[in-house]
Amino acid sequence: MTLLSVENVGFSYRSGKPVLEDISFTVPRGANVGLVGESGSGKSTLLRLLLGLDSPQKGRILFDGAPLEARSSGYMRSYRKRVQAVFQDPYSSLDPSHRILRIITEPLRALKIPGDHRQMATKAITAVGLAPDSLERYPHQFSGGQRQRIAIARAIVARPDLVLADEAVSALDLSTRIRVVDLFEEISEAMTMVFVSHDMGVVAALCDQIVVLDKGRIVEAGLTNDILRAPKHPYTQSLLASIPRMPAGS
Ligand SMILES: Nc1ncnc2c1ncn2[C@@H]1O[C@H](COP(=O)(O)OP(=O)(O)OP(=O)(O)O)[C@@H](O)[C@H]1O
Repeated sequence: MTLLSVENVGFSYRSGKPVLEDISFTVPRGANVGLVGESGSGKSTLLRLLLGLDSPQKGRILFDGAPLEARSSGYMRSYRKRVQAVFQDPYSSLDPSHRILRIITEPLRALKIPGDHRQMATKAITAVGLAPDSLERYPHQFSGGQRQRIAIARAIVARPDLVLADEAVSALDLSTRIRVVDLFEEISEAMTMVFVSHDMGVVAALCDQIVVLDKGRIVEAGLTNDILRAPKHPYTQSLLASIPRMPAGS
């Protein structure tokens, strides 16, 4: 069943030329879809539309069969309960003056989700491989990779239907990145994810489907295995050629 459907979407920022043109793809429930493309290809803009931060001027986005009504505050309230995001920078996205417990339970309060928030936070922090006593500590007491784990715990604590990840491992060093990719792989088995990255290697490792963007258009889309085996578009071929080889044993 389709959870997210992007239909002929076009978008331009106020003054400029189109940044996205005729974008169509679907995200089946339970799938991991990677949006990949070089800097400036329109990935972040597309993610903004998926988050409801902007609305497309052309086409439409359907979530669970109904149009995403970015301008309706009532709709967005319920949409935010079902969709969470993880961003690139684990340093700026965590408030340094708050304990991890407060950071992770923030979506539960914002969304007025009832229940034992501490227990839910304990479950989420354990799911990302950190000890429950981490909840009593502050962001500066953790490494970059651990902070990104905390950001992931915050994204999954409200059990969203969809997680949108924007360059969520790009800022991490190689070995930390591999561990966080492994973590995403584990948690993504239980949910639907759209994973935005310029790094084809990361997307190939995590996603069962790939959508390749170039200058605001989809140049190739399909199952990861098919694209890896026989990339059709020269742009995809060059992205694949740019995957760095992982050092042995890392
Ligand atoms: N707020 C904005 N106003 C005007 N133009 C913008 C704005 N944000 C992005 N753009 C332009 O839209 C195009 C797509 O940018 P976008 O950030 O979506 O690409 P991207 O693939 O996510 O790149 P990166 O990986 O560098 O973030 C670029 O040409 C960019 O200059």
